[in-house]
Amino acid sequence: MTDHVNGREVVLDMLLEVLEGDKYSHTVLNQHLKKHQFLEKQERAFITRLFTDTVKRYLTLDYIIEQFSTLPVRKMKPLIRNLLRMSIYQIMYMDQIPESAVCNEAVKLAKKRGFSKLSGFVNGILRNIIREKDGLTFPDRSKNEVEYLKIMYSTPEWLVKQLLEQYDDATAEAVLKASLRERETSIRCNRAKVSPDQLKENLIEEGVIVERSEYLDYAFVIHNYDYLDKLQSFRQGEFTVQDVSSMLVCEVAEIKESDFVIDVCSAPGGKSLQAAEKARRVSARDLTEYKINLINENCNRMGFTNVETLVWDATVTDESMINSADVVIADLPCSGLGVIGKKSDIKYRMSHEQQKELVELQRNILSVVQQYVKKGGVLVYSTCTINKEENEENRNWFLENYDFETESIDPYLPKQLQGETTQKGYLQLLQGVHNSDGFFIAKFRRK
Ligand SMILES: C[S@@+](CC[C@H](N)C(=O)[O-])C[C@H]1O[C@@H](n2cnc3c(N)ncnc32)[C@H](O)[C@@H]1O
Repeated sequence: MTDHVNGREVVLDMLLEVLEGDKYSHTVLNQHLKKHQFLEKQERAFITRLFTDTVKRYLTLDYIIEQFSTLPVRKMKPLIRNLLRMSIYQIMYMDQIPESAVCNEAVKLAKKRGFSKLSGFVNGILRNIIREKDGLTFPDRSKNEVEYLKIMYSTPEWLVKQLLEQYDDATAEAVLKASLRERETSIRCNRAKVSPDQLKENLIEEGVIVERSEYLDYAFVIHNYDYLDKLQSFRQGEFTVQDVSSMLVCEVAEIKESDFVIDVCSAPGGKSLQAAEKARRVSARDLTEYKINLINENCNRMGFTNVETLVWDATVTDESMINSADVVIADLPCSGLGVIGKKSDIKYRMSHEQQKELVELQRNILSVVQQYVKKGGVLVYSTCTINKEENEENRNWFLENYDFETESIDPYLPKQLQGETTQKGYLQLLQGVHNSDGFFIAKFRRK
């Protein structure tokens, strides 16, 4: 640790912002890493892991705390409960850190932040856990499967129940397990600038570890870099961060050189910029100026001139676009359950009520944007969730209500992903089952 910045204190502040406030974990992490860009790579990695994993596992950590405290976690001072959470995470899951150091640092931090009177309480709980951690007990699976999965995979009860209702037990558990795994950075090669092989070479030269995706030859997973802006290949627009699942949208859309594509919910521009590699013209829209600027920044970095950006609410019909698009991409707001491994606070904030509102919004947007598709043109509906109400059920609703038909998407998918549903024009990817995030894609063609 450096003299000036205490990594643990940085994490404590971040936890307070996310678990006690209303900020999103990935936003808070990006802000703090940017602020502490001068720190050693190793220390930034420590901050990243301690913060993201404490958030990811906080229900499990609270369950452990309550075995050693008569005061329920919810009644503790916010600073104290988050200090305990992050300290127990280090004791339970970070073997290389001496337990006594964790305890001493926690006591020092409690005092520094004005809780001298509670430093003995913190010390007592942590020392007891260190002593008894091998004998900890967890819920009995045979008595209560839901409670077991909730605590072991730190996932709210309603969500565990939904997964068990919608998928078989083994699949639900695989999804939950995958959501706790450390996530790598997935990238897409900008083939308008560089070939995938050349990009791989460039990254290796910059000291990055690169693995090609089993699904697409221009998708990679990268490790061993500090931050993206430090890489010349990133600054020069040779790649963008995007999960391979999301790249399949443009594959399935079958975009041609002469095509006009409208991407109705497009920020930060992943699919629009991929479409721009092939299409004549792309109209990339989103709700706010801030979001549109994100697309513009990415567009400039990656060097595209055929993308027009526009602030436009997708629930409002743009009369000028009716029957005009060869392809409409509707990558809509959703419950995000396919990316809870990357943005774990989603699993604590989402609710079934919100999912129902999202289904309404998705249907509302689809009913508007389907008008933009030319006769014979394509609409691709996608989400980064695994909730069937937002995915398969919306697909069925769309087919019942609009003059579109389905077709097999097998010609655009790798062999491993082809199956019964892809012949009917849709694909549900699941984290832990597939080698990607959870993601849904459905293709429709206007009759
Ligand atoms: C799943 S994200 C899109 C990701 C993007 N397609 C990509 O690949 O980078 C959904 C987007 O929908 C936008 N959005 C939400 N409601 C909207 C609306 N009514 N009209 C337009 N965009 C909206 C959000 O701002 C968000 O950027």
